[in-house]
Amino acid sequence: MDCCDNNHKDMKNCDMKHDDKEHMDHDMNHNHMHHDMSNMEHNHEGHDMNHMGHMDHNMDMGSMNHDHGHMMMNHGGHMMDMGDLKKKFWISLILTIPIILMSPMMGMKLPFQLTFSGSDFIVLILGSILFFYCSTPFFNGAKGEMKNKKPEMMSLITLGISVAYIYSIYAVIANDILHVTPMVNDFFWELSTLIVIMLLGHWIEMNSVMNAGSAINKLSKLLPDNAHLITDNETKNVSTSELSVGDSILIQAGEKIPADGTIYDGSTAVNESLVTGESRSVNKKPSDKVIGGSVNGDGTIKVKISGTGNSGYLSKVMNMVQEAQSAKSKTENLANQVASYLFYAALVVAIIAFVAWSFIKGVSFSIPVTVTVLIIACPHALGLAVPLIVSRTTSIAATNGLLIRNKNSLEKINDIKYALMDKTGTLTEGKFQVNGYDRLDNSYSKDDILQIAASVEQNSNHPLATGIMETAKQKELSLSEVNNDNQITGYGMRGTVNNHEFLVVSAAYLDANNIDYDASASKQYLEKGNSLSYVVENNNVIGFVAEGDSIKSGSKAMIQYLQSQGITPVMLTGDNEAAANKVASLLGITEVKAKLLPEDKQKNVTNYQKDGKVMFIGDGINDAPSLTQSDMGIAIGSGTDVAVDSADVVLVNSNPLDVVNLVKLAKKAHTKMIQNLWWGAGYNIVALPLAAGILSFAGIMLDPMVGAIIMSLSTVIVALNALTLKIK
Ligand SMILES: Nc1ncnc2c1ncn2[C@@H]1O[C@H](COP(=O)(O)OP(=O)(O)OP(=O)(O)O)[C@@H](O)[C@H]1O
Ligand SMILES: [Cu+]
Ligand SMILES: [Mg+2]
Repeated sequence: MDCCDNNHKDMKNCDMKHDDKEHMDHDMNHNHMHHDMSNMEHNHEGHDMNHMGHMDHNMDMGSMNHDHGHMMMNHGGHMMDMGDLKKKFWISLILTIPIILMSPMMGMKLPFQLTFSGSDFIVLILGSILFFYCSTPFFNGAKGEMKNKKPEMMSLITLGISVAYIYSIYAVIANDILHVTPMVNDFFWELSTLIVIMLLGHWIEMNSVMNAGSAINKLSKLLPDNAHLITDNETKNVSTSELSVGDSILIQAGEKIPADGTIYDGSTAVNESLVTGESRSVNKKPSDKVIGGSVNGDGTIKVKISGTGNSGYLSKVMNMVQEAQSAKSKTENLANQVASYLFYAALVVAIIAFVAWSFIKGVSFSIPVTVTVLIIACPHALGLAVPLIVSRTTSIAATNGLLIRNKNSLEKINDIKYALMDKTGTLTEGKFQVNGYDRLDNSYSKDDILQIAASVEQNSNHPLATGIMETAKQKELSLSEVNNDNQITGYGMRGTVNNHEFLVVSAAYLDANNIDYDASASKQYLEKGNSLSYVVENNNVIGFVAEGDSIKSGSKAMIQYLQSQGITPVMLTGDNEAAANKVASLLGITEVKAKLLPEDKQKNVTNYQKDGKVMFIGDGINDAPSLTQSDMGIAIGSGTDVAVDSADVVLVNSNPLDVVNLVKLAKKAHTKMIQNLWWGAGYNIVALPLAAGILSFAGIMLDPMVGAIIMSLSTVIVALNALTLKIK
């Protein structure tokens, strides 16, 4: 034995003194030791990946409560306590040191040996504490897997370390009780280092998963702790959680806004960048909405609360992100499918390797190989490949005002061929100015026409209506009372004013109802791209109002970007051709369909879908059918009412460049998903055979140390790849 105590390069000289059998054993040991080391490490990672794999099933950010100082992570159907992991890691690390010093079979030469009589028993005791106490996270994980009838990494690792432990017990009995010669190797050295590395890797990986989804957690910290509640005539300091809908609060300059609401006194500029990603500060005046979590500028305002706690914008966004993350996308299901097969593949390869190597080189060689195979076939990288990307994508998107409700739609991004889009409020500001109006019937004055139109439209929130009412106010025309007014979808508004029923409708309506009219007076406005509304009284057109909208600054860039990505933009609008063509020519859109009713738009979506996948961009109100019909429905400028359930993605801000950000993010996420799937699956395709000793003829047995480190890398790379996903 002493010759083998010299540094291991003397190992080869051992055979002079020992018979071949012995030598064989030593060699075995040597290899086995290295081998095992890697197994140890493989195990480690494998575990984490599995847990992660599991976690993507149940990984909801919400379940990570921070009670008594450490993170609870829900995975594999049972709560994994991060604090417990940390504790067990340190304990196993401390216990491993004496094992390394005392264990008679070392992979590497240590400066001195502490083997003395009985040291084996101390190693046995320490090893048993490591096995029975420190490895409980893995046993629980395996239990969870068995309960879900989905044996995965935890089961493999539990199997692996149990085999190593039981064999080590046998070794101690054989060596120290039965005194068989030659010595049988125990695996306490490998077992303990393996457990230490697995606990550490587990801890690292769970952290990286948390970081991947942590962007969304930042939102929950945006609300201030307290607010100034206004009661009858004094304001008192209360905690934000005491606020309820309907309360009035005072917000001083520079303070964080504690809840969603509407300003009823004062005006200011608000910075909403942390909440919706809107980088410019937004001017707010009475009747404008403010969002909880945004930062008030230099004005003092009084706000009537419309949403707090769970009804506020921030919590709606967080719930939406959680739903999006927990839903299974088909790529995720595919990855999980392959991951579950990996368990059986590893088992089969392990059995084959065990049997084969037992014949070729004896059990003390085949055991380590078997343990290595069991550990290295880690589906974790695969199980994590997609969920991490998804959780990262949805959470950074949400903090930039892109609310991804249905992530499946994002996965189609590379197949989108057409971008069908609404005009008003999407490509144009949706803020109309009246550029002209006149009567067509001499029994009315010019201002009568404006006054009647404004009275009919006073309850409509259509941008055209708002434009008319604003001008009427500027002209100080008082509005008459209107009753049984209602929207004629896609055409205009109807209402009764002074016992006369009036319509304010588009030319499309007049054509559809064979109402003829003199278009000469309004032609000049039509040519300039104005939207024309005609005022009609019992089928007689008595006047018109011409309104112009302005194109959004980001529209042109969006159109150019889409075209650069091979996506054809198509404008669908209910407005007249002239207005539509004017905007289209300014933006470089070649395909335009005008005078459409909402159902006509939906028919267009269906038509284009025959030719390729269709993205639809519109306001979430009257474009709902088209948003639902399209392959990727994007609601733009929805503000805080994010519950646009007809859309796959809700853009809170009304900035067309957010569409560009969304497409870029979707493409990047898709690329990273593919990369991660290769890191996960590709890794196993190489690692499994290598661990089984396929290249042993070339002298390449997967050195356990190296193997374990690669295993860690494969997992960490998948996690880092997700973490480096950026929105800009
Ligand atoms: N309240 C209203 N007052 C006046 N005209 C209206 C009103 N509502 C609709 N219209 C007329 O009907 C047309 C279609 O209305 P709507 O905005 O619903 O369609 P759209 O497809 O969303 O149009 P856009 O592409 O401009 O958004 C408008 O262009 C306008 O001429
Ligand atoms: Cu794994
Ligand atoms: Mg519209």
